[in-house]
Amino acid sequence: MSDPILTVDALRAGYGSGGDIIKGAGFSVSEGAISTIVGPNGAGKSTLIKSLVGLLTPRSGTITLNEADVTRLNAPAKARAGLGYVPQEHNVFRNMSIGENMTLAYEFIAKGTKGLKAARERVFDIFPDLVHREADMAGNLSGGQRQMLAFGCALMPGPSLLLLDEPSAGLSPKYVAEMFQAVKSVNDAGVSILMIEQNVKEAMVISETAIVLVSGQVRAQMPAPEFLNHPDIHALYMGTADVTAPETV
Ligand SMILES: Nc1ncnc2c1ncn2[C@@H]1O[C@H](COP(=O)(O)OP(=O)(O)OP(=O)(O)O)[C@@H](O)[C@H]1O
Repeated sequence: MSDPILTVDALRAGYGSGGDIIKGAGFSVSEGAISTIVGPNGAGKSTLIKSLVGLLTPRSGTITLNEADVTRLNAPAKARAGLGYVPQEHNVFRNMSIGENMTLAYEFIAKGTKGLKAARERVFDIFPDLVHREADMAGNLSGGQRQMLAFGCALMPGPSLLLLDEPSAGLSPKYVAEMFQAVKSVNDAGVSILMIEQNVKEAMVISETAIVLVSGQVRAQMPAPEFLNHPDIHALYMGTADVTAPETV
């Protein structure tokens, strides 16, 4: 098993003056792996991702990325440290072309155009379908193609770890398989992945690791096949199975 690219320890986070939503979460993501966070509605999955990418400042705990403490960095600084993020919604500018979306994504993080050409080539290698549509408006793409563009934009600055918040949300079933294939292509290109997914079984097929989040805490971390073959997967998912402590894989 590879070294962790991301280690989260005793993380607490919440909104404004409200109580903690993330209540001491701890887990790790292996370098080169696809890891998937699952858990019931309201468990805090999106809040966890927001606190990892710097949209929400953690109240305590630590986030270590590539052996550096990034806990208190803001979102652009975390992106420069190698963390890419694809939000669930509003993840491309629909009134801009594919090429313009990619350039903007690069320039926002890299602060300039040096390296832009190489970044575009790297992304087009992963998503060849986007090459000939570069001038097309993002708003005219299918849901699946738009999701690929969102991945492509997040890849422009060259992240080492990509965080995806429910990439299959809102996609019609015929595009879901295509989207998971796109996640796999990104991973095959050497980018580690941490995603939230409600399409649990499909996500586990391409994942190495399952991370079960319930009530703001990680109840289990285990190899994806073990999760899929668990005799009471529903209880495991809901956090009521007999798993006493996270099992680090
Ligand atoms: N901006 C916000 N301000 C205050 N509370 C929020 C905010 N966003 C989410 N919450 C609360 O945080 C809790 C966890 O929500 P979150 O969206 O992180 O869970 P989730 O596991 O991603 O849920 P789902 O699977 O339904 O998307 C919920 O009680 C929610 O109401």
